Amino acid sequence: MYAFHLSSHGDLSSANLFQFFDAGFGYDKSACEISSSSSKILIKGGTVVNDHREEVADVYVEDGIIVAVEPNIKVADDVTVLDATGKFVMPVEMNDKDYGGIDPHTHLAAEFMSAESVDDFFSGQAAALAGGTTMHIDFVKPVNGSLTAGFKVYEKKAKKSCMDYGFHMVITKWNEVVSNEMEIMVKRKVVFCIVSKSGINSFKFFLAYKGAQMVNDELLLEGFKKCKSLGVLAMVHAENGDAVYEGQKRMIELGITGPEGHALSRPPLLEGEATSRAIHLAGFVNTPLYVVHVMSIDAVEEIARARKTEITSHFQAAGQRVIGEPIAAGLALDDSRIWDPDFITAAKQEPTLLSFFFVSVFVLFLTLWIRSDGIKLFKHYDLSYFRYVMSPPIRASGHDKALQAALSTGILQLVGTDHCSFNSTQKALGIDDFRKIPNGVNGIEERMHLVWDIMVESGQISVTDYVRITSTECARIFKIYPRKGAILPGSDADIIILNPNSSVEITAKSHHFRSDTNVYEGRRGKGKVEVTIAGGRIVWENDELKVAPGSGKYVEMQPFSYLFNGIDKLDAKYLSSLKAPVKRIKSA
Ligand SMILES: NC(=O)NCCC(=O)O
Ligand SMILES: [Zn+2]
Ligand SMILES: [Zn+2]
Repeated sequence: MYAFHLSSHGDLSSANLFQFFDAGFGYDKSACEISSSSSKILIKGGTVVNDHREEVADVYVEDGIIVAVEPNIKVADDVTVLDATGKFVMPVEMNDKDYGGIDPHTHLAAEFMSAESVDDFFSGQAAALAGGTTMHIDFVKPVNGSLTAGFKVYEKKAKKSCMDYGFHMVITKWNEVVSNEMEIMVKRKVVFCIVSKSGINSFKFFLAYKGAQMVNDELLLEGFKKCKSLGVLAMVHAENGDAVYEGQKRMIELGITGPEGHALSRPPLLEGEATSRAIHLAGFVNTPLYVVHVMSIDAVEEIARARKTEITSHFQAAGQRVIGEPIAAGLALDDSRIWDPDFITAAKQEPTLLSFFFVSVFVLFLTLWIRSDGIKLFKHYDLSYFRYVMSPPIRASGHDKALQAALSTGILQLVGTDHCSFNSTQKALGIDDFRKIPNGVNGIEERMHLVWDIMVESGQISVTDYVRITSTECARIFKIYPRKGAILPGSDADIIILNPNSSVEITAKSHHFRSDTNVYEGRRGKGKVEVTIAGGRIVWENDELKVAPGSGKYVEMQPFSYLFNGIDKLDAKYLSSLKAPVKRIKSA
């Protein structure tokens, strides 16, 4: 069971804490305590890595602040010393702010497809910290289309946070009010000495989920124009929702109602089409674009083409600003573990002798209508397949390798998780119809380990690249990255110590989030996050979590990241290119 040591700094009552933990994990996993550990920490002898270099050095932290990074730091006896010899200390950007692993894509406590994802801002974040992620950016869903109402709901949900977090905002409808609300979400306002801290610099548009979040091209164009004017990043979930809807009907008509119908109804070409369309429309508006959860070769090809384009339209002189985000599941999984080759029976288990006996007796004794209906009882779905249902779907073997290659060559830039976990009973909502299975997989706890094992351990990328794709690039894109290279005392300390010689096995039994299943069940990999320090406190050590609800901070994100540099010049170039034809018309 969990042990509790109340921290001297916390103003939380023990009753509150128990309430959180009760609601939180629900089952006995690793120990979890509220830390009263020393606020002075020396990390000794590790290889300190940031995205441009690595060096052997000690790191000294005091009261949440990094004080020094240099070899052979001497300290007094009251300092907690962590020996990191032979291990990596990451990431260490010693500037005025410091972020460890950052997950740019999560859905905690998200209401989605008639269910609410099981991990809230405490359990999901605790799991993240156990896996070496120290900040995440979640998606705020509007309430009846209202962004401000949605923001308020998420502010409340996030009160129990135990690590730093930021928000993206979803746009589901368009009118004057939404357009004005986007401004409110971006700009910091001071009214009668009260500062409203919206701090959002990215807005997401779903091109799928017809009848729910899906937007059409007209809305997308309006949204892109508004994003550009505010200097904020437009994000897309890229699948053609109309075609997916058609694909789903096709499957149902064929009698394919199990989870295999999900992947079959939304093939890679629908992801490729929507990715291409979003890229072209963003190019037309001349605004940067971020494609979330890139899952297929088809989408990668579109992103690669756009990024390397030399003048494909009047705007693009040096490639379009398109960011591609693969997720841990896309890099690590393929459908061979998921679908039986005989897909029509993939999700069914053979009936056991006992169930066969009972059902036969049942059928024998009842009328014809019961018999025909009773045939359903043979359909014992193996719910373990349902856990993999997400959108876009986990693809056939080959797509995973292509995503890895695209990440290692810079076509894709940063890794998220899309952590949106549901438990088996929630997944079972779609027992008779795959369209009702809540979409989403886990990953917030596994991302840092999976990326290490798949990308670094395999030799596809360097350790510095690892820091870039799991942390630094995300910080740059969302403008929370301080200029690299300057090692300044006074920074916050979010640090992980990763032992490359240790290994991990992923299981639902040992993970720290709430879902009863794990899509990486049984997977082993090299590299283990042995220590996580968040805000200068050791929150994960010796396989124990020491986390406090309410200790996480909201991170405001400012508009006009580096992706907007030079956009105005391209606009000016475009406008001047229009003058020639206008002159011709006038003189004719
Ligand atoms: N991806 C998924 O299946 N669920 C979360 C919502 C989304 O990102 O589409
Ligand atoms: Zn999505
Ligand atoms: Zn998502």
